[in-house]
Parts: sequence; C-alpha cells; structure tokens
Amino acid sequence: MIPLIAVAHGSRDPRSARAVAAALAVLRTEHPEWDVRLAFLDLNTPSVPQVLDAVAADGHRRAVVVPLLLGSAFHARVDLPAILADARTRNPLLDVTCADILGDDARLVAAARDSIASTGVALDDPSVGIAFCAVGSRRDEANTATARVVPRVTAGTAWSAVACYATAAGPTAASASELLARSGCSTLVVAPWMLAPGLLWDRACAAVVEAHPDARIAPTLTTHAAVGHVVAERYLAAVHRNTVRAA
Ligand SMILES: C[C@@]1(CC(=O)O)c2cc3[nH]c(cc4nc(cc5[nH]c(cc(n2)[C@H]1CCC(=O)O)[C@@](C)(CC(=O)O)[C@@H]5CCC(=O)O)C(CC(=O)O)=C4CCC(=O)O)c(CCC(=O)O)c3CC(=O)O
Ligand SMILES: [Co+2]
Repeated sequence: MIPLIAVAHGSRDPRSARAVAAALAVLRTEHPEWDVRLAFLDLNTPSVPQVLDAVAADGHRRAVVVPLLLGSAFHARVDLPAILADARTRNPLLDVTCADILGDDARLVAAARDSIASTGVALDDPSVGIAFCAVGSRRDEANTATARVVPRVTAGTAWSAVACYATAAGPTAASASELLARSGCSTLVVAPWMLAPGLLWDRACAAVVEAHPDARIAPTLTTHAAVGHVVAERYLAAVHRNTVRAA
C-alpha cells in the first residue's frame, strides 16, 4: 500500500490538529487497509520531513502527499515543493508524488453551504448575510479564487455573501459584515473557507461578534465528511497518474 501523507498547515491552537485528525478518521473507516499518516507544514509535529523520512525508513519506495490546502498560494506553490525537494534528495529511493490541493472541489463548496445551514438559517431567507472568510494571501489569484467560490456556495439560496480574509488581503471579516448589515442583512453568519478552528478563524469571528453579538458562527470544514472524501479522491488520482506515467 502506498502511504498517503496528508499535509496540514498546523497551528498554535491545539483544536486545529485535532480537527484535522478527526476529518481523516473517515478515511480510516472507509479504507481500513490504507496507510494514512498526518504531517504538518509548521507549528505541530510530526513535520513533513519527519514523516517522509519515516516512510522511507519503513522501506516504502513510493509515497503520495495530499496537501490539505484550499488555495494555491505560498504553502502550495513554494513551501511544500521545497520541503518535498529536500526530502527527495535525502531519500533518493523514495518516489514522492504530490497530489492536487483540495481547492474548490464541489464537495467542499457543498460542505460550506451545509455548514452555514447548520447555524439554523433557512435557504430562502433573504435577510441572511454571509461573511465568507478565507485565510487570505498576498497572491491575488488565490483571493480571486476564494471570491469565485462565494456564488457557488449561495447558489439556489436567497442569501447575500461577501468574501473576506483573515490576513494579507481585504476586506476583513468585520468590514464584510458591516457591508452586509448596511445593505439590510439582519442575520449575519461568519462562514469559514478554512479547514479548522485556529487563531485566524477565532480572530475573524471575534471581530464580527464584537460589532454584532448575535452573529452566527458556522463550523469549519473539517467537521464535514467531504474533507476525507476529497482527500481520498486526490490520493487515488495521484496514484493513478503516477502509475500511468511509470507504465
Ligand atoms: C496565526 C498564524 C500563525 C502563527 O503565527 O501562529 C497563521 C496561522 C494559520 N495559517 C493558516 C493557513 C494559511 N496561511 C497562509 C498564509 C500566511 N499565513 C501567515 C501568517 C499566519 N498564519 C499567522 C498569523 C499572522 C497574522 O497575524 O496575520 C502569513 C501572513 C505569513 C506567514 O505565514 O509567515 C501568510 C500570509 C499570506 C502570504 O504571505 O501571502 C495561507 C495562504 C498561503 O498558502 O499563502 C493559508 C491557507 C492555506 C490553504 O488552505 O490554502 C492556518 C490554517 C487555516 C485552516 O485551517 O484552514 C493557520 C492556523 C491558525 O489559524 O491557527
Ligand atoms: Co498562515
């Protein structure tokens, strides 16, 4: 079995790693024979180099890395590729394939809608305003990609929604909620385009709740089985892609 190394961002907030591990439990239930390992880019252990070295030490000749990332920005484009290049140099007998990021998969878009609906708002309620909050990047394309998710999340609903960012870009969650409130939305929901609870998510929620104490907070995406399902699909696609290339 080719090990699946799920690579999460990591956080100083212990809820983050716990939430990610819980989201991977669906893989262990649905694919009990798979060798699933969790690694972190930063702030938690084991690190990605530690897990790749362990996989090589176990005698594996192939490994598939699945980035638990929603956007194609610094971590996906620079950070992880550099870590994998180093690991390949240290372990020349290990063939490391990197799968596609989770990205804006339709199942995650649906999970975001489910998460909002779980706060008790009705799909046909036009008073609902969603501050749809991503981490944010200095890479404009990544923020634009987030903004493009918004109409897919609200499709078929009467909700208004504005994309916002916890760091590196604007608007903030607080200013997005002000915009929604001023345009007549009386029920505000802070909705995460984030995988797990952590410092950035808490900061975004706190800023909105300070101005609007009755704002609702939707659960992060790792509470939904879709994350595990998309990870499984990214893994299988990478295994297949590599097998076809090797043949
Ligand atoms: C709290 C902090 C760490 C700390 O210091 O504790 C933290 C935490 C987290 N980041 C997460 C995710 C991402 N972080 C980035 C990018 C950046 N993150 C940065 C800082 C910080 N990030 C610290 C706060 C600094 C502040 O005060 O603003 C930037 C500014 C600089 C830097 O990293 O040095 C750089 C800016 C952009 C740029 O440079 O362009 C991207 C985008 C990308 O890939 O570029 C993604 C999405 C990946 C994806 O999903 O695609 C998650 C997981 C969230 C989840 O579960 O979804 C957590 C966990 C948590 O919130 O705790
Ligand atoms: Co970050």
